[in-house]
Amino acid sequence: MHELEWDSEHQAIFNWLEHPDRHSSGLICARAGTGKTTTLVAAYKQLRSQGHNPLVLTFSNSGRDTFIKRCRSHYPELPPPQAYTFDGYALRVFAQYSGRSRLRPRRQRPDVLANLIDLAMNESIDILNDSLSEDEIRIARDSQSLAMLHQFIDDAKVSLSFNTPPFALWGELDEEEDEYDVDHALMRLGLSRQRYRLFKRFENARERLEFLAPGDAAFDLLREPEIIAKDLKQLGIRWVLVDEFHDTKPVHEQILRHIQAAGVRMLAVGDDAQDIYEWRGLTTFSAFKAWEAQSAPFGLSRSFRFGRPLDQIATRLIKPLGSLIEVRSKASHYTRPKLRKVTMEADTSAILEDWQATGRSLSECAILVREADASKPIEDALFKAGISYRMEGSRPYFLRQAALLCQAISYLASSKPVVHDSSDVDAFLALIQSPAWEISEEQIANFHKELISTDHENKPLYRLDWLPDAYAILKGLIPAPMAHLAFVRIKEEKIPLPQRLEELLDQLNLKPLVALSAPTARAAKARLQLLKTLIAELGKIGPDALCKDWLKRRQRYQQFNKQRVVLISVQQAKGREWAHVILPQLSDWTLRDGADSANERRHFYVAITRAREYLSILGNEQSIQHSPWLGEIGIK
Ligand SMILES: Nc1ncnc2c1ncn2[C@@H]1O[C@H](COP(=O)(O)OP(=O)(O)OP(=O)(O)O)[C@@H](O)[C@H]1O
Repeated sequence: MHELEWDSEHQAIFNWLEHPDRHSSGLICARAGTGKTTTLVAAYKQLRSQGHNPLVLTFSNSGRDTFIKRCRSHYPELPPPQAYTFDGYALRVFAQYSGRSRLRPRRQRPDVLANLIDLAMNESIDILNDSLSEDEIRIARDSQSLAMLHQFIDDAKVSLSFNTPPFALWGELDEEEDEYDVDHALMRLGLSRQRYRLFKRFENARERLEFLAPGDAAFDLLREPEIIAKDLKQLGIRWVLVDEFHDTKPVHEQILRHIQAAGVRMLAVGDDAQDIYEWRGLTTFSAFKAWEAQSAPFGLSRSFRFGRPLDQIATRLIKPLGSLIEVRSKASHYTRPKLRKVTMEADTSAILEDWQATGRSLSECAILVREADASKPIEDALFKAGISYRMEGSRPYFLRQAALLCQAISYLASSKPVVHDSSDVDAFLALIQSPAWEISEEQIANFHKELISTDHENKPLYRLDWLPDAYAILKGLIPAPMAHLAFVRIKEEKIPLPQRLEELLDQLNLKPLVALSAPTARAAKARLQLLKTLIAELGKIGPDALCKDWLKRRQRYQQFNKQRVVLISVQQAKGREWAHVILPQLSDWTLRDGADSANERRHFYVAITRAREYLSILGNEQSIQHSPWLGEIGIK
């Protein structure tokens, strides 16, 4: 671990911690790599030496882990910090004071949230009714309409996401360009344009509200604010340190207000250009704005992570967001981004081989993808080139839900279930969650218990011997006509396998299962696309060959190898850094001005600022042409 340098900006923060003025909170708003987390860790050390026991709150699990790791590496002598995500903190408080220690499943929303969502729906109904002409039928404001609306949103979300590939991005529908496709899609759904707009409005309202309570625990804590004060008093907490402040949502902000009301001071760090959660509808909320007036302002102006010219490029990139703070780095440091024109955008093997040839380790490199569910082409290219990789923040594609469903279908279609490894258990459990079976939550939980137990270290133990019975039970659960369709049909040779599989997808209701488990509409679309690709692959090479191929991939993936390149989504890469960052698949980015361009700028800013020494961007002729920002910001 290198020596840390402190300058006058840091000193101002440390002085304030020692002699806080009238402000009960301090805010550090600074750009990527300027040492926000590192400074917060140093603040933790200082407060400990002043006899305090600060509470550390973050937005994500990876944020919390990074804080703890940095603390351990810079100040090994200190006891581990009490660091939690907001949800984790809420759970701890509940466990301590009301005996509740588990998150309620998201599907069972707390009453308050469900009421809020219905309230927003009702408001949307009013807006729609007001905009209708005299002769159009108005929607009633009753529970039946609400239930219908929820169903309508879910159906339309799935249907639009899957059936209309021309929609490049959910929520980024270019009505002018896609005129024909929109009409076609709407016709299929039986919707008028006005209803489509209504749908978008409802969808937005619902997503925004759901996002206010991303985990039910933090939301529930707001209903019992007195236990926050009780907890802080019991632990003797006088300071709270907040990392990733730009990700703070209204529900978290309210928790911080309660913490403040209990007489606790706060130091928060964040970068308002890294707020990449706009897609959840939170366009108007900025934690910085909410706290600016009452807090002592601090800044950190130089990036310790990267150097020229990446700092200037990053500044040009975020300038249109209206922020005045520039990205600057130390003059001695050099980080040059390189745009590589390739024919295969997903193939990173040549770059990685060059990197290894210079004697550097693969583990110093990261491949960043725009959406985790779009990683398959990159994984395929790495597998083909025999390069080891580690997917961080999610599973490799052949272990994700869509692949597990395909795997289960393959086994169901064969006369004898083939037991390979533990992924078969996951495949079975993924499939029984389809609404087609009508298996109750309790039955699913029982299957789960039957198939997976835990050892003394809480590690999962898979019962493979039970699996053939599990598939037999599943076959038994299928209503007779469906059994015929599903399993007789799949073996029926007259109809081509791809067509039989397509039908099976519908009969087993798998598209909604995949789409509705995704956290966002954009992720739903990527997941459905993955399912579609895998089903096409299954149709082409057949169940046996596919299962064998995936088994090989699983075995290779599980072989322990320290020298592995990291494959990670931009969201998961926040707060992290690597010597060499590779952004393949330029076509997955929408680097031009349009409906959602501010959000895309923020994502791209987060992605490029993860690099310490090298940044490589892979694009083909077409995607480079479609990305005018690259030239504008100076990436060549
Ligand atoms: N005071 C310092 N002296 C030397 N190196 C530092 C200092 N502060 C940070 N660094 C180094 O700079 C890099 C970035 O630091 P850090 O992750 O804390 O920045 P950040 O502002 O939190 O980044 P991000 O916005 O991307 O989360 C790390 O490698 C860290 O070790």
